[in-house]
Amino acid sequence: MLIPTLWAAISGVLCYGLLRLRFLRNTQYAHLPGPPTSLLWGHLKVIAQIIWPNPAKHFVLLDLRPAFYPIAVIHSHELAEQISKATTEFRYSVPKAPLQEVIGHVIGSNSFLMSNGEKWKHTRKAFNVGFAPTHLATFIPQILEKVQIFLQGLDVYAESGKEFNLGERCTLLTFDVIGRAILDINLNSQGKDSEQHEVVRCFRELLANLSFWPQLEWLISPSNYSRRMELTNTIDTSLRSIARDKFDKLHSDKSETSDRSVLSLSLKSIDSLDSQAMQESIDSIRTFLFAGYDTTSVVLQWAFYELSRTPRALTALREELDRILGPNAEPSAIADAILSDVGKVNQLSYLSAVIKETLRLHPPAGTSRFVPPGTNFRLQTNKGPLCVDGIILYINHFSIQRDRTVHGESAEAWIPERWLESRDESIPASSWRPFERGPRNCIGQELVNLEARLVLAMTARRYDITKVGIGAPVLMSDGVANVDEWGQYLITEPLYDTFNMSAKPVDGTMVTVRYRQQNESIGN
Ligand code: HEM
Repeated sequence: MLIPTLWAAISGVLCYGLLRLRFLRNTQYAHLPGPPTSLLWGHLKVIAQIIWPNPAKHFVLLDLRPAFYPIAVIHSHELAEQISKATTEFRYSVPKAPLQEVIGHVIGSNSFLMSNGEKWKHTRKAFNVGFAPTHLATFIPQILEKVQIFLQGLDVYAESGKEFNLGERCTLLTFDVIGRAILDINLNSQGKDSEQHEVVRCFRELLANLSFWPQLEWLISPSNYSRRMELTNTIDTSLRSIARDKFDKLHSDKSETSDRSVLSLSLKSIDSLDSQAMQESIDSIRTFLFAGYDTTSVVLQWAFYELSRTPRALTALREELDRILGPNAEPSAIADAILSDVGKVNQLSYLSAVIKETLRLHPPAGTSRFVPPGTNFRLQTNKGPLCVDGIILYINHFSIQRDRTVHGESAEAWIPERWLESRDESIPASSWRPFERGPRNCIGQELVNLEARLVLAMTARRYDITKVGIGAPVLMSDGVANVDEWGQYLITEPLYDTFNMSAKPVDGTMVTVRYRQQNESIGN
């Protein structure tokens, strides 16, 4: 009797399981466009094809259950705009996806990068003022100092002629700039390893060894787990003492502080630095370090690379710099020209176009949002409204910004001129979204723009940079390189991105530099 009953029970559970699986795979999201799904694997086996841009499909569902939530990959700027703007259902745009498990151990559980609703609004408001362009402009002298240290590093390679990892130099520079703007301290990232601030050393080690399964790391790799805990504790202790120090100075009657850092401005509005306020401050700083250092470095690397293989653009940029900052291209002369009138930085329209085009073709980040089940939120598509409840919406900047219906035949080419005044009117604003749009857009975008402008203004006339290895120009027997139809040197094989929290050139951008040879390029 027992055995037949057991069999009946097992068969019942199996039948229920099968029906449930069929519902989840074939019925629940049948109204959403996606490739054929496997009953067992969902779309796990076809992720790569789906994430890759597909101009014919603006919205593609990826069923990753049970490994993860179902994800819709958004390839259309019109759909992306519906997700990122404020609506009556979602005052601050569609909420952030629950990725706490993936990056929470790096940025902290109170990070406003992940939070939603009024909690997010409160923190964002406290930091907005520190990232306003007029406030950031007051950091120009400190940023220029850091750029000059960057140039000293490049000078060493210009003199030795050795190949080096440009990405590494850019990343250390961006750490230094964040240290100045966010904390008003010298992180000394570009100094010798032993002289770097411990926050830099620990943060870099933490990011270099990120675990795929942070929740299970204690089980899978106990030694990595305990090292991660050690690093996180050291970072926390260090940031805690920085925050405490700043708070005490700000709130002591006696001392007048000249500290204008983003952190100090946010601490001004706090009466008591209790444990909750302290943890929120620390998590915010960790968030700025995480969100800012790598992304900005990637933009610099790609801008240097694209300029190095587009002689027309490099000449145009150099002419603009001569015209607006004066013909003397010595770093100290450029710094003096900028400091005597910081408004000149905003007059560099070709340089702006270089940065904008770099961010279009090589966006380092993206965004994932989540529509809570039961909300009945619908995306308006050309096939009618689609309910996307319970689904993560991944806005794919890479494919959106290479949309052929917007940029035509030149969508895959790097052409800064498309952003010059007379030409960019036909480009819909929502098709360029490297910093995302709407209330949850990137708080650090003005810092990125300022830093990238200062770095490129100081370097573009000083060096000729040549890519080596992947993405190097093809040299003919006479040492000359030919250009393609878009005016870019033909290359051995395309330089491509790898992904580790952000998209970045796969080889760290290996290059050689030499001091600029007047009137000479590989092409003539
Ligand atoms: C090229 C450089 C950068 C790019 C491409 C970039 C891109 C983005 C994107 C796409 C978002 C929106 C994410 C989402 O909606 O989920 C974002 C948010 C954010 N970014 Fe950036 N970012 C850059 C640099 C920075 C810098 C330098 C900082 C600060 C030092 C920063 C701090 C943040 C923060 C705190 C948020 C969350 C804002 C909020 O939710 O209110 N980012 N960034």
